Amino acid sequence: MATNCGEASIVSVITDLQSTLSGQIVVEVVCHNAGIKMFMTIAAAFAVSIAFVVHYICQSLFFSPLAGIPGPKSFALTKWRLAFEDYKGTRTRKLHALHEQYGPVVLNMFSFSSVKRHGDRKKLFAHAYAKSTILKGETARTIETKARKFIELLERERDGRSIDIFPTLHYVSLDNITEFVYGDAGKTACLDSVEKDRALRDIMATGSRRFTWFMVHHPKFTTWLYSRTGLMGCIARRFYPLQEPIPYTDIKLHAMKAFRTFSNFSTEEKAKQSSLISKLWNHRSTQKEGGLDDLDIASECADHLDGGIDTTSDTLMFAIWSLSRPKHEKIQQRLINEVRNLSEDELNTDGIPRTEVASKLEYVDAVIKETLRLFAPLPASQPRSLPKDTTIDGYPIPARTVVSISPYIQHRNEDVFRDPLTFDPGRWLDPSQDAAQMNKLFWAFSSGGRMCIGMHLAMAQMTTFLAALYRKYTTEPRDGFDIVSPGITSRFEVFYDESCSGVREHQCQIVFKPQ
Ligand code: HEM
Repeated sequence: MATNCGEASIVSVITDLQSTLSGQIVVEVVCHNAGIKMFMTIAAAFAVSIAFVVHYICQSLFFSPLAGIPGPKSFALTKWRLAFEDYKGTRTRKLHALHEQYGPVVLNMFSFSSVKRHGDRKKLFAHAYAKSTILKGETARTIETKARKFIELLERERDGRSIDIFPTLHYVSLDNITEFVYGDAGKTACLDSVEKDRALRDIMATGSRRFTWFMVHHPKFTTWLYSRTGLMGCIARRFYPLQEPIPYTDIKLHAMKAFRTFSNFSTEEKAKQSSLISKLWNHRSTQKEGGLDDLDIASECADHLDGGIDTTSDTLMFAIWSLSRPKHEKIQQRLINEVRNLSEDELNTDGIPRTEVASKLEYVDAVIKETLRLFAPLPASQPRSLPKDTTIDGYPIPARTVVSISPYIQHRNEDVFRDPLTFDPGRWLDPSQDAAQMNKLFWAFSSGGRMCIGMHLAMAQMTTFLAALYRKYTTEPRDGFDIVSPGITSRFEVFYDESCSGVREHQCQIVFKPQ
């Protein structure tokens, strides 16, 4: 957690104080008359309730250790105020507005439980995700192959000259990540038009936002509702916040199947694999004391599969869409100039820029960074807490308080990012701008112990992909997609370019013209 955030960082302090009445009120009334007795009982109960409410309000607003942190009183009083923003899908934008009004540290009342991963576990696969491993090894070849296959798919499946890049970029990320995580045991072939692998029915569904809200704010009730069977199940189904298709069901099934396939491989077959699952298999409890059991391995792999699908494909979609807009023609041209300048020996035998080379392309890197700044695929609050008391921007924060930082808000800080709503990759290369401060606020991959482990893999995929694509094509938006923004779902919210007149969730039609 960033405990000493400095003046530029923007932190929402989120707490779930349980106010309790410390005193005990004893009401002793002697009544001869039953009516008076009843009246006195009600009056006493009323007085206790009022005392409780007054105590709660005073505790929250004046005596809580967090009472000095600025923010609207309604947000400090109850977690349901922020939950209401979640319900409307406006949480991040509301927090952004509050930070603009109240400054870099703002108080909310809310409790968010998050999965705690152990540093030791992360070390087990740190080598597989290291930049040097990814840029030089087999993973780089896989990434280049997928870029080539996307170009082949474009030639094959374009309707006229355009294609919806929302699903097709998901094919790229799915094929890349399944091969990385499962190798032969579970690699998909969406780019080869294998329909059964195009498990997107559940990714395309947009109904998950309401379900996520219920799972976060009413976890016990939601779990109870979904566990009903028989007649109760039929009745409960009417109240489910999520109707079919349930997002990511197909992906989870794929993960289970791939795990089973791998575990049934012979020892020789397993030894031939270089996928993530094969690396984790070496840490199995049967081989090492205190090692991983099957469930650990299966769920770890499924998590990495999940982490590597929407993130890279959504970022690539916003990058291509931004580059395609007529007002960004010069930006696209500058990128094309850079990638067309590559020499023959910087390409692989298929004519695709080698991953190691693409990762060093300055402007391609700046385009991706700028896309991640404005359209981070995980833009909302990312929660953190510390076991001991700390201080953030001068405000004392008690141990175990949940604080959160949101890339969406960090990345729109106009003190650091000049003209923050403008898509301007050049800012990252402009010596007149404060690169150190911009990098400090850049939080698309988060930071610290819970930072994205797939960052180098994602960057390698995205740089190679854009370099390969813009060596062959120019792009422009189709069907009004210049003024209508594509939208993505992240937790409770839809994210898009707010300067556009509308949004089409999970859709982005782009025209590809051969150069
Ligand atoms: C543009 C691409 C990506 C972005 C912007 C991104 C962003 C993030 C962020 C912000 C987190 C931290 C979440 C938190 O703090 O709670 C995270 C965690 C994680 N990401 Fe990524 N990610 C990307 C691609 C990938 C890829 C390709 C993988 C492949 C496996 C991946 C795997 C993970 C995993 C396993 C974690 C959990 C790490 C931990 O808990 O220690 N990500 N990612």
